Amino acid sequence: MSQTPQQIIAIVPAAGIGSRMGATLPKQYLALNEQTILGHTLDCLLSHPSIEKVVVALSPVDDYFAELPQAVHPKLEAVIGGKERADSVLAGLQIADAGAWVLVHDAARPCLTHADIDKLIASSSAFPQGAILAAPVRDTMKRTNAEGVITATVCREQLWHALTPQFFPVHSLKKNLTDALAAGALITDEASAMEWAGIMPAVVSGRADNIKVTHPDDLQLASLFLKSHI
Ligand SMILES: Nc1ccn([C@@H]2O[C@H](COP(=O)(O)OP(=O)(O)OP(=O)(O)O)[C@@H](O)[C@H]2O)c(=O)n1
Ligand SMILES: C[C@](O)(CO)[C@H](O)COP(=O)(O)O
Repeated sequence: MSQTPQQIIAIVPAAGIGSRMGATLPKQYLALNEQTILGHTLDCLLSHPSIEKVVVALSPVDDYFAELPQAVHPKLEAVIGGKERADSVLAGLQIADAGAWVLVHDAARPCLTHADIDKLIASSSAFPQGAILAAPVRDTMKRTNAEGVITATVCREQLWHALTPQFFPVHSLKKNLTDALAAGALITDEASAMEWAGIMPAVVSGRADNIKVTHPDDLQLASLFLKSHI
């Protein structure tokens, strides 16, 4: 059984505008339990002993990051993100060591725990192609037509919510993400770029409270989840 990677970095795509949140500032800078959403996310990654560097991808017009206390952390480096999330991740990969492994984690997921990071890192010995945190679907799943009328019940066996972090060798993710985007593939997470290349990652069951703050009512949920971690 191979060892877990010696060199691990994190990339945090944080260049979005949070349009679905409908706030007056990018959602990653909204207040959450005396911090910002991004501040919580960065604190979790910067404090993990196995993560040697955290690369955050920012909007070219970001006016907020420099004010964060985390901005001066010695393990933190900032790059300019891109038009889509995948472009921002690729911007981070440009400064990553090819021999490292990378944990890509959404800025908008502030409830991540070290225990889940440990589980994902440990999975690399069994899954050298890479793996993602995921949560099993609990509800009956429906597909509808454009009018909102049910057209099918989707089998939920082996059906998962893809979460982040998503954990891959830098060289493999960088090549496959570059090629997938160049081919015009729709890439909404790192795993889909690997799948596009025929490399099928594994899932590692993670906490269901590792939510992505997307809509306004997610903020109170994230607050409650973070308080439950203390
Ligand atoms: N061009 C982009 C778009 C998104 N992201 C980041 O990708 C993560 C997940 O994306 P999402 O939740 O969709 O964030 P937004 O794109 O900001 O939200 P929305 O789609 O509602 O505008 C977020 O941390 C976001 O900042 C990014 O780095 N670069
Ligand atoms: C990466 C991700 O969080 C996995 O569920 C999700 O794909 C991000 O999608 P978004 O549309 O950029 O929020």
